[in-house]
Amino acid sequence: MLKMAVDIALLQIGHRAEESCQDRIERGLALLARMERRVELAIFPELWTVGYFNFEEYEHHAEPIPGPSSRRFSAAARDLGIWLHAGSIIERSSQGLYNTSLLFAPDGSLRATYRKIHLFGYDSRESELLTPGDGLTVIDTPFGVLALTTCYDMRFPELYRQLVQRGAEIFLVTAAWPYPRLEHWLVLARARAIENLAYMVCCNASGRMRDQQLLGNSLIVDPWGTPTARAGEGEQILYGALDPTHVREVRTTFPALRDRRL
Ligand SMILES: NC(=O)CCC(=O)C(=O)O
Repeated sequence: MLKMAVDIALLQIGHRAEESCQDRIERGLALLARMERRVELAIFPELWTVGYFNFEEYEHHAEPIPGPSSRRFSAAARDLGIWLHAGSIIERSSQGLYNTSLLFAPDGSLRATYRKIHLFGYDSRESELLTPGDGLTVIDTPFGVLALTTCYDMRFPELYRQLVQRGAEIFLVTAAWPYPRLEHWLVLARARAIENLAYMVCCNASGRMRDQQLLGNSLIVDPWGTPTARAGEGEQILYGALDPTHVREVRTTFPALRDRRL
């Protein structure tokens, strides 16, 4: 039976240059543990522990899964009894380094991973240093079918359409999106929601990293394309709610997905 309302939190962590990766993890998890509202699902930004634009640090902080960070996130999910999208980490595997997102169930088990498919090469060394993923991640949960995507993926509508064909109803997007592309971020989040009649839950990072200013503005967009919650630019926890039955209602009353010509 699908839940009617799910309270969620987007942890828009601010990057601080003086903070170590380990201290950032502990600070982020302390914020999570001390949240003023009880939520069932929380999500962190892309590569928030190492810092997306800290390309020189990728190799040093790469780790296998399971590894030290994933074990720490698993314990946090279990202690709080929540679904936890821990953002992404640099995963070390025998095939190379990946930008890999991790989703934990409330018992602490790792329920899904997603290796970012579209690596960013503009003002970024990500595509030079990492290997692109080649698998789609769709997970059945008590609040509907979730799909994981990462930041730059938002520019590739065909990925989202493939995820919808596999049942996706709620997209969890972890991101490290900088200025000056605020309008792209906002419009793409709404476009992916509208064309797929699905929720977009987009958690961005904030703060300054090297010469890049992250733009925050994490947001939740409902399946009609209406933003229901939006953060400012700085560090904050954005609270919101999802109504999983709303996706099914909108897809029934406005059945555009039925008219696809594949
Ligand atoms: N972390 C990223 O993938 C950045 C994507 C981005 O900034 C864009 O404009 O696209």
